[in-house]
Amino acid sequence: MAFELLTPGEMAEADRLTIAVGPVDGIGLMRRAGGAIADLVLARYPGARTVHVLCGPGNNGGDGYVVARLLAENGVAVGLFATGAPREGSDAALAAAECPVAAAPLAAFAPEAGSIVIDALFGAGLSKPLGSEIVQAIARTAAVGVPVIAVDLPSGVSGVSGDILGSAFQATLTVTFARKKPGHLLFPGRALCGEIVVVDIGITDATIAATGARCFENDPAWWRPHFPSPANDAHKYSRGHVGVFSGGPSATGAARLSAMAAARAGAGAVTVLSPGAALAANAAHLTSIILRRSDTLQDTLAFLGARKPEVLVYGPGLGPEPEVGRFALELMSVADGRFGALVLDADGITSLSHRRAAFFEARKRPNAPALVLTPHHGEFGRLFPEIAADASLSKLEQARAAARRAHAIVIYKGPDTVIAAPDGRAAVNTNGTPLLATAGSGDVLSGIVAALLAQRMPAFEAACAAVWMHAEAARRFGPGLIAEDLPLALREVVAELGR
Ligand SMILES: NC(=O)C1=CN([C@@H]2O[C@H](COP(=O)(O)OP(=O)(O)OC[C@H]3O[C@@H](n4cnc5c(N)ncnc54)[C@H](OP(=O)(O)O)[C@@H]3O)[C@@H](O)[C@H]2O)[C@@H](O)CC1
Ligand SMILES: Nc1ncnc2c1ncn2[C@@H]1O[C@H](COP(=O)(O)OP(=O)(O)O)[C@@H](O)[C@H]1O
Ligand SMILES: [K+]
Repeated sequence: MAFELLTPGEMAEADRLTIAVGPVDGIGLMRRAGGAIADLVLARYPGARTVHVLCGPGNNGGDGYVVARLLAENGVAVGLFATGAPREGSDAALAAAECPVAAAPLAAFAPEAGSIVIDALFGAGLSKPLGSEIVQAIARTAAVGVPVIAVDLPSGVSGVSGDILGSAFQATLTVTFARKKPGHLLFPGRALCGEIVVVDIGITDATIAATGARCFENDPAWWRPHFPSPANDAHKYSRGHVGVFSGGPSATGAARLSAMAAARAGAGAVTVLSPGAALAANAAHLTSIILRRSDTLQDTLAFLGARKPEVLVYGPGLGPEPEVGRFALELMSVADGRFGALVLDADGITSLSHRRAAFFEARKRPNAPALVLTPHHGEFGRLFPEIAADASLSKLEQARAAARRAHAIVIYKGPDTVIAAPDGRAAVNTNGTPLLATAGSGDVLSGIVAALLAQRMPAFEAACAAVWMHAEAARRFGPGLIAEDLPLALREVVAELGR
């Protein structure tokens, strides 16, 4: 599977293992990397008047010297600019020695219309904010607006977090090696990469596996084998039953969005658990969805005993009051096999921020239900303030830390939604669309997650699938999308996945 994301540390390990096994050595890998980039440049920019290659002091610069040599050998007019000579004895120094083009100082670099820029300043080794000489080179490039081809990463983008260290190139094309890195997929780095091409430089799948990488780009290819489809002898309850808690009379829509999404995502039965005061409002809008009164924990226990739902959704439209959090804790404490999993969303998360210690304690109990948390940025910060405040952690690492802390699957939502499991697995979603930035779309996501869990999809895979399906449905519906459209738009996506 080629969906692993390698941190720069894991990539360096893959590099080391590959060289240790042989036959290729460090300079051999560098020649392959530079060769792949030169081929792409020649194929994509056959009419480029001049190619300006900018080389840094490390191996990223080494790749640049290889590109410069190969382009010059192919008759391209190459201008080479370097921040300084590579370290003596390094692979980059070998590559520089093989390059027939003389390097000028970076200060002399002046991009011109019709040229293209190869950014080989920093890649995986970026360790501090860019200096002013490089910031100025980036500004000069942006001012002229020439295409930039980034080697491995646009210089200035952290491969670990996607953060910008001072400034960064806006690349047209980013060419990376073996696998993508988290910084290619996490914002703001993702927006600076342009098109991303991954080239094979001979690092094998077994070597990638040996690095222990546990992060993935979210893709149906690796969770589709777990995607549920109903057995021929299924009945509605065996397909999976989801219960969704509704808010009061003026806040019932969120639960219905979640419930409709659960039904469209394949739950055989969905029940909305409504306060008595909101029964009339819910009844006026529900047809195939079952409606049941639930004002107290006793009412809920009676429902659990009688109807044995697999999964409960708690949060959409409930309000942020502390008693909402108290009820969430009670639900977890009475679970004990009465239901399998809880999806905590929206106000279910916010309300628990008043009872964080009790919540984390409850999560340690052996009979606690499986839990999926679906916070957006604000909700994440309320439930996990220390993790959110730790600027040394990327969004990916924050989601993983939260998953470990809460013994839960965490879906940390946003343009680059991260899904993390307590065992360290994590995925970054890449089919998101700003069309999803519409009120109620998060409620729909909670229903999809619940439906897949209710159909016995393993929790991490279910969360990844739900996030992908949610975005895919939005893309297919297109502009004009409102949350009400999403459940029906799921139909086509479910049909294709279930085939
Ligand atoms: N792994 C593989 O399989 C393969 C890897 N390959 C290539 O190697 C690249 C990684 O190489 P790399 O480790 O040498 O790091 P790189 O990005 O060149 O930077 C390190 C140098 O920059 C310096 N430096 C850092 N930040 C700075 C700043 N802000 N301002 C100024 N200086 C700064 C840093 O200094 P230091 O932190 O040591 O003080 C060090 O001198 C990778 O991206 C890919 O292109 C390919 O050849 C194919 C095989
Ligand atoms: N710019 C964006 N690109 C991709 N996905 C987005 C973007 N903005 C929001 N989303 C997605 O839309 C959903 C919004 O959820 P949420 O903020 O909980 O909304 P609500 O509370 O209105 O239901 C999440 O799944 C989030 O990942
Ligand atoms: K670069």
